[in-house]
Amino acid sequence: MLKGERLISGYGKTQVLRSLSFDLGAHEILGIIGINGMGKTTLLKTVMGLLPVEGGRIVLDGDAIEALPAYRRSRLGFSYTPQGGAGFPGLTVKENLLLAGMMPGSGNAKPIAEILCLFPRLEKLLARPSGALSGGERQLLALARAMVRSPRLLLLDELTEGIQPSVTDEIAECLLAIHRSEKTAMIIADQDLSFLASLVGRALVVQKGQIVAERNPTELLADSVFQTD
Ligand SMILES: Nc1ncnc2c1ncn2[C@@H]1O[C@H](COP(=O)(O)OP(=O)(O)OP(=O)(O)O)[C@@H](O)[C@H]1O
Repeated sequence: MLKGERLISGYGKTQVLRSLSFDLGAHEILGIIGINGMGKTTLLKTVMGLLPVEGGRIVLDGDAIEALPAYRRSRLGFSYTPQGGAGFPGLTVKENLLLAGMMPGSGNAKPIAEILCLFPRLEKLLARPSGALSGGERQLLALARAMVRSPRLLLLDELTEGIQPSVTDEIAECLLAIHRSEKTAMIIADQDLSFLASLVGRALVVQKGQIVAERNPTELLADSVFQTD
């Protein structure tokens, strides 16, 4: 479905991705692992179109899309959930969900009732300002906002950072439920290897802006190199 071919990208003169290549199958959940600063976030932002491609190609179903700006990729069904989640802290959970459905290119936004089936925990929190949510609840809201637009590709950055294990399990269950019901493809960068092992068929190891290895779930569980705690 999606290929990155010899991607070069970064921040001005700072080159981070150095001829990085990957491929993502239709409906695949792919993990991205690597120690801090190796380029995981940079890869997700480059795929989303938030950083310019300086070299190489991004190919979606045979079409080169690396020149498309982020809003065009969003219309193609790409959705990026940044580290720490996003949203408007002064607005309630319900308002944040409604707003996600009003974004340009949202197409047929899912009704809130449908979103709550995927994220039942948010039901009791609808009236709460999102700035008053816990870290885990905020991540669930960020995912829920992304799902309003029924994306075909979710790009998820460090969803579990600073989240307690029970909530991490809940996030993993939500992602599996989404995958079962909507077949959404996902690229998930995360340092929690058990979380990833419960979701992905394989994970790519990023080192100094390149893919240097691949791990299956069993290998992920045995690997301690990329754990931060
Ligand atoms: N806005 C920026 N300007 C310049 N350099 C940056 C910028 N953002 C990140 N970098 C650098 O790019 C490199 C890769 O960063 P990136 O955030 O992609 O790594 P990461 O693998 O996601 O790390 P982490 O696990 O800590 O989130 C790092 O050396 C980082 O310092």
